[in-house]
Amino acid sequence: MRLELDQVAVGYEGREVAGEVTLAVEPGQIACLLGPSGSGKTTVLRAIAGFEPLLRGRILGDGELLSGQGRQVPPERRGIGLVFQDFALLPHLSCRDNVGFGLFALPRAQRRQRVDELLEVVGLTAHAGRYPHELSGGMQQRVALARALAPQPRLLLLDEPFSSLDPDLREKLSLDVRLILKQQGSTALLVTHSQAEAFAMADQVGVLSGGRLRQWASAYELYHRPASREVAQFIGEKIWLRGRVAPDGRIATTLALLQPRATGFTPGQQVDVLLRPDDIIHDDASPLQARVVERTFRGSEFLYTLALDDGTRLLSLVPSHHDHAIDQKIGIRLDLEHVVVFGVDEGSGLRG
Ligand SMILES: Nc1ncnc2c1ncn2[C@@H]1O[C@H](COP(=O)(O)OP(=O)(O)OP(=O)(O)O)[C@@H](O)[C@H]1O
Repeated sequence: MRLELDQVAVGYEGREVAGEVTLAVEPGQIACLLGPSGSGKTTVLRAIAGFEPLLRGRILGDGELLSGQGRQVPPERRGIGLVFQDFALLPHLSCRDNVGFGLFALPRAQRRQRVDELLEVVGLTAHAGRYPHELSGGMQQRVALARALAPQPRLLLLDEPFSSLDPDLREKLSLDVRLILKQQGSTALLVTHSQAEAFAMADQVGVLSGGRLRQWASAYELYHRPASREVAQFIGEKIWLRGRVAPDGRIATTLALLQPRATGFTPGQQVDVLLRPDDIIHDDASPLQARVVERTFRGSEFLYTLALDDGTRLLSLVPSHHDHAIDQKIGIRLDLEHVVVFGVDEGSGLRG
């Protein structure tokens, strides 16, 4: 299904919780709404499912009006499947019967075939006869996914589907689920507050905060080209480096005169430059030295927090065979192909 939200506003008892939400999810695409708790993600998802009427705007599925302009197609007639955080499996039914639950309209043989197919897709054929309490959390969530996919929904909505699972399982399952959805050619919209989950799962991510969609883009774009300071603040590890625009458009910082020229700023203007840990490269040969203040071992890498002599803090991601102690000085250089710059006084961002 091609899902389209056009200037959607939704809320409770007339109080707007989310507004001006405009986005499109293309058929076969996996999209995600990412935002902090209370930002309105679930409310938007409920509106798409047909549980909440709109205050304004329209929701369309394959060009057909589902909500808005006085029309409200009931949830069961939207062809939308749902997967929630708490699995919501029927405890007295086996894994097989849970998956087949929504298929009562199919003839018996066809129903059996579809259930077998899906159990295989989610890797639970061997557990078909088990009951939910006999399955791990990850397995239960895979049953819930199979159940939602069984009637071949035109769109699948997933609300924090992995949040009750432990972090290792979460990461593995989000990759598995992505693979399954891609295999099935499903169109899906996921809601989460976890950036790792959004980035692992989705082709397209929308950052929602305060009930507004701040940016709708690929994970790569969000990370490297955040549309506003707010999005930049929410996405990824970073530090801000204060700078001043030089007469030729370059940016003078305590670290270096940054080569990329930022357009749209006036000489002399104060700006903040967004630096990611992967922009700061450890290089023994570099004359620029920084002191290790903190270090986090991540297996293949260290994330070092570094301090320059003037107190400026930096983050640097370094392969973990470069094992440096706290207070040790190490050489660094900047590797900036592009920089994201925001004026100090306003929220606008420009790329050099
Ligand atoms: N049934 C309801 N009646 C009234 N207000 C509600 C209802 N459900 C949610 N809200 C309010 O709407 C706002 C957005 O809630 P929503 O659940 O959509 O956010 P969310 O981003 O999904 O957050 P979370 O990740 O915590 O679920 C919150 O202020 C919440 O208190």
